[in-house]
Amino acid sequence: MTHADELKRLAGEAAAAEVPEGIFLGVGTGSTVNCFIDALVRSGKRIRGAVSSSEATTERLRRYGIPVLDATELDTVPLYVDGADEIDPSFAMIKGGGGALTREKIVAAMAERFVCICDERKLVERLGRFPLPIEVIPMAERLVARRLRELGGEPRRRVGFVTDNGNAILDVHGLVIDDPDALETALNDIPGVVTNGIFAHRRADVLLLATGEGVQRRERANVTKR
Ligand SMILES: O=C[C@H](O)[C@H](O)[C@H](O)COP(=O)(O)O
Repeated sequence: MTHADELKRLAGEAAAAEVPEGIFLGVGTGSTVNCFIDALVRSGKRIRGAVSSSEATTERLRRYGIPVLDATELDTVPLYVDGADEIDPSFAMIKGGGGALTREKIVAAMAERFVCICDERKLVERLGRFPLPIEVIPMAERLVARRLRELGGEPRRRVGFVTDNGNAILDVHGLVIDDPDALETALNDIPGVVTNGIFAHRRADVLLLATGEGVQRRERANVTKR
């Protein structure tokens, strides 16, 4: 197991310890979340059901016999656990490295509490080193790419990739993200953008940060939710 894998495993276990028995749980996507699902199963805790953020997560949950509900069956979930590609000190994030950003944003918005799990390399002072994923309706790809270049970004289409919703991903390099809230809104305003990977309107509430010295638990001070 590599050092990075070990940190993911630690973060997953710390998150599993935060899950109360018998709840409906929102479950994110990615390799860190996979470690969380595995740890949850190992813990023997039973949950009532999961709302999943991707086909990949649904498949893993079902393989373990965890019931997966459609998001339309519930108004809210008490807890959502997900990873991130970058997180800043205000707990705004970039997500979507695995292309699941739209469904992740929906389940995150349904959640009363968002626990983000990641390793220390993903904690950054300012978002934007990781190319920002944007899910785009295919017919708008050229239009959206032009608008992104006007904003100073360099969009690159994720080759050979289609989202669970049947759309394309543009990974945008070089954007300056000084104001994550404003940029999240501005990007979503471009016709054809389904959503973008900035999670500032709905930030994480808790960060479980896996480090070489163990897992740090940090709570976000002031709550800004939409
Ligand atoms: O679309 C994917 C998600 O936003 C993931 O949560 C994110 O990319 C982090 O994934 P990983 O835990 O594999 O680094």
